[in-house]
Parts: sequence; structure tokens; C-alpha cells
Amino acid sequence: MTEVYRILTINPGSTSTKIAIFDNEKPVMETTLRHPAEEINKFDKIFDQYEFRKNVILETLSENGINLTKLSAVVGRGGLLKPIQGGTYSVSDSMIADLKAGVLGEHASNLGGILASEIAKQLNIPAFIVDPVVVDEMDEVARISGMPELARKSIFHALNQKAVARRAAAEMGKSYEDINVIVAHLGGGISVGAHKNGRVIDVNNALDGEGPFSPERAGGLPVGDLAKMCFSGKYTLDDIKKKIKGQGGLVAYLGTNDGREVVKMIEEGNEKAALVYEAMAYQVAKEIGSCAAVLKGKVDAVILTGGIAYDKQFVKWISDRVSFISQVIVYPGEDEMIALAEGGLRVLRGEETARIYE
Ligand SMILES: Nc1ncnc2c1ncn2[C@@H]1O[C@H](COP(=O)(O)OP(=O)(O)OP(=O)(O)O)[C@@H](O)[C@H]1O
Ligand SMILES: CCCC(=O)O
Repeated sequence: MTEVYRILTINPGSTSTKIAIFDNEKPVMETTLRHPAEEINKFDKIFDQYEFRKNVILETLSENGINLTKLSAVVGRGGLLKPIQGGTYSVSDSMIADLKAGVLGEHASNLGGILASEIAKQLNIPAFIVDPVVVDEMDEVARISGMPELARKSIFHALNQKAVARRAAAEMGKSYEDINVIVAHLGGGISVGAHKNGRVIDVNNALDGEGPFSPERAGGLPVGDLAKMCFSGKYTLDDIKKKIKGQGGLVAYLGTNDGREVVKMIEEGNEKAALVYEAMAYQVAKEIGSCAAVLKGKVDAVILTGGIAYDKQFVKWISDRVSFISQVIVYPGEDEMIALAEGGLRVLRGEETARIYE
């Protein structure tokens, strides 16, 4: 009889914590715990939210009759650690220290490993993270920015990008390591990655001013004008950072980060909304085109995923510009919870050895 592993997965986002229980690959419970702004904004730093989120998770599991002692492992979404290779990592003391300190910055996913570790420790079971946002498999040639002081960084939706790439490979009857794909994750942030035989060899830094603009991020900018703005005396560093991340993109042009709101504006005849929304699709298509060049045109599929991939018009704008490259596969939403469980399962089943974060 096959052994059944029960896994708790934890995916902290800026306004919610998603949790799920899987028996092997089978979902037993899945829920999104929403954290209203008035509750979450009380905390100064991301790490200050730890106790609050942990209590909400434990209360919810208890209300759902989940017996924690039956768990085999806890898997959290990994955060802004030092750059690492993709895969499943054991949560270690040095990882916890870096997540707490926010070595590469503050991000809700920094809490994933910390929460997983704390819950697992009480139960004497392993804690893992899988494909954190800092997965860095970029080719050396991709790191050169044009200004030696500023190396390009790999920060993107690694967990979902790799999960959907594996799913596409399985549907093609191949393994992830056998294919080349371009994945565009279309969420609150947008990342477009060139996956070559199981490695993401180039991708835009989705957190910090590279690639297409997104619902709440500015993406790549005309840098000379940006430098002038920075020294105009009108803005603080914090103001500029917010314009790049949080209050850029659709928020800056249209006052909302909700793609569905924008669709409604367009249906009501708002021409500015139509132009800006199409521009976002145009920039995604352009980024896909550059990834096709990175992969020397050998592309098995272009994959569109994330929340905005639910919008057929947005998908059509992109497909019309990129379908000459390869087939376009659309996986709306994200596969992150199952991807976390699968990462843990690969280690528990001995198919993969958990990596160590140095
Ligand atoms: N049917 C739809 N039409 C247009 N936009 C949509 C639709 N459904 C969801 N979205 C948009 O998708 C975006 C959120 O996507 P997603 O849930 O993948 O992002 P997130 O998890 O909040 O952030 P990220 O993916 O960057 O971590 C929002 O702008 C949301 O309004
Ligand atoms: C860049 C990775 C995740 C996010 O959009 O916040």
C-alpha cells in the first residue's frame, strides 16, 4: 500500500495567508485567511505579524477539526533570502535568521519558512520551503546590466512559474528538464521567465523596476528621467520606492490594482483605461519576445498564468503578438499550494534530497 503523507502548506501574501492540507497530492482542506488592512497595518515590520498569523492559522486548523499530530511535514512559501537554486529546502536556523532580518528586503513570503518551522518544531516533523522568490538560475551573461555597480537580480514568481512549467511538460508527455518554455505570471506583479531545460536562465526582477508594468508596479522605466525625478527635491526615497512598487502601474494610471475593475471601466467606455490596459499586455508580449531570443527561438510553449490570465481579451492581446513563437497555453490563477505540497512530497518520498541553505 502506498504511504500517505499529510502536508500542511502555508503561503503568506500581503493581505492574506493561504493554508491547505494535502494527503499526498489530494487536497483535504484549503482556505484563504484574509487580513483586513486595519488588522495588518498595525504591524510595523513583516516579522511583527508572525504571532498574529500563526494564531489565525492554528485557530482555523482547529476549527476545521485538523489533528496536527497526524501531519508529516509543514511546507511554507520561501521569501527574500540570498539568491539560491530552485528546489525544496529544509528550514534551518541560518534561513530563519535571514528571513527575520529580511536580508534582501521585506516581503510577506518571508513569514512562510518561519511559520512552517515554528509549527513543525512543536510536532517534531520536518519544515521545508519550495522555490522561493529569490530562485536564481540566471546565466552569467544575463546578470550584466550595463552599469557595473548594478547587477541584474532574479526575483520572480518562481514557485508558480516552475509549477506551471512542470504541468505543461507533463501534458506534453515530457519532463520539465526536456523542454524550453516562456512563462508569464500575470499577477499583482508580473514576471516573464525563459525556462531552458529546467532552469530559469533569464527573468525580469518583478519586484524592482524591470520588465512589464503590472497592476501595482512600474516595471522598466526611462532611467534618465527617473534620475531627474529623484533629485528634483519633490520626492523622498520612500516616495520613489512606492511609485516603483505598490503605487505604480495600473494603480498610478487608473487608481486601482484590480484587473476586473479595469475591465469594467473599459466596458463603460473609458478610453484611457483601454489604452493603459492594452499597453500592459503589449509590454508583456515584448518581454516574451525577448525571452524567445534568449532561447534562440527554440520554444516548446508560451505559458500565461496568474490572475489576469482569466481575462480573455488580455490573453488575446498577448497571443496575437506572440503566437508566431510557439503554442500559447493558458493556466489562469496559480498552482502555488499544490506546488508547495509536491515539493515536500518529493523529499518525503526520497525522490529529491532537501537542499541546505548556506
Ligand atoms: N477575470 C479577471 N480579469 C481581469 N483581471 C483579473 C481577473 N481575475 C483576477 N484578476 C486580477 O489578477 C490580479 C491578481 O492576480 P494574482 O492573484 O495572481 O496576484 P497576487 O497573488 O495578488 O499577486 P502576485 O501574483 O504578484 O503574487 C489582480 O489585478 C486581479 O484583479
Ligand atoms: C516577485 C515575486 C512575488 C511578488 O509579486 O510579490
